Amino acid sequence: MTRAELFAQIQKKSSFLCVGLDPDLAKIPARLRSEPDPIFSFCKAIIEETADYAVAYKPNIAFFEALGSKGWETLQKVQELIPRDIFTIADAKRGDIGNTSKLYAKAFFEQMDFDSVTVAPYMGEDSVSPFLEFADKWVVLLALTSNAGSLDFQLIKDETGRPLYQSVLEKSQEWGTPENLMYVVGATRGELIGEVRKVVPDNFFLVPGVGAQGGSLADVAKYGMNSHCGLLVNSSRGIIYASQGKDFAVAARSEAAKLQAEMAGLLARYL
Ligand SMILES: O=C(O)c1cc(=O)[nH]c(=O)n1[C@@H]1O[C@H](COP(=O)(O)O)[C@@H](O)[C@H]1O
Repeated sequence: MTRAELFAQIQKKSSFLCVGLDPDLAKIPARLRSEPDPIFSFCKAIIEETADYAVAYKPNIAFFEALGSKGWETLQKVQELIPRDIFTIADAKRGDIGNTSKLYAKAFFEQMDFDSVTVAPYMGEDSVSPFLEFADKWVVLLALTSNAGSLDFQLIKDETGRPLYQSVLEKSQEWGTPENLMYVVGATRGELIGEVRKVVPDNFFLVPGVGAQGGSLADVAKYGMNSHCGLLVNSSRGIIYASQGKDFAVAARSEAAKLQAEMAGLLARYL
């Protein structure tokens, strides 16, 4: 998918919502567990109920690969089920020496047909570039993550006072363009989203951390939105486990609708 197509979708739906698919067998409604592929049934119901409000879906690969080869089959079926005009993110946090990264890219872009994959920047250019060689496919590069451990490395300053995440942003601008490179910027780092935006004015951000992790959607939009929105805000547990009862899919729809309504207001205000 191109950036123009993604922006068109955002405008059409008045939404920059990414629904995170983190399906945990222990948390899905009990009645689904007797189905032949409970995780698929769960994701299918969530996608059907939230597709009106979502511009992206982000299956977290861990929740599928933990189930072994069957989990990979389920992941592929889920990817194929997502409507083609909705952006897809394989949240796999890959990155390795070049020839290995190339095969990771083939797995997610050719074997499966995801629009993007999350990639860790730690191993540098040759670990990221192979993912950028596929037309209309994207790298979503970890920059400033939402977790407590982000403090361990990402905010360490160099001798000029520049934090590591900023070096990642600046260096990676040499590898990709706003047409194929997004950054993960956690919603829990509200005060820093504006700093990230100053360094990379045009790139999209994937912003996890609203909902269960407590980040503020209003702050994300205030500090992070640019002239083509530039934001995909993810919520996983806050949507997919809005209810663990029979009404789980309807409850997910209602949570997604609430977020979309707030997003419509923010788009009207800042775009
Ligand atoms: O790359 C990610 O998606 C990611 C980066 C990050 O900094 N923080 C983060 O929570 N995530 C992912 O985003 C999702 C957040 O889930 P919830 O906290 O349930 O909304 C999970 O799939 C995480 O793995």
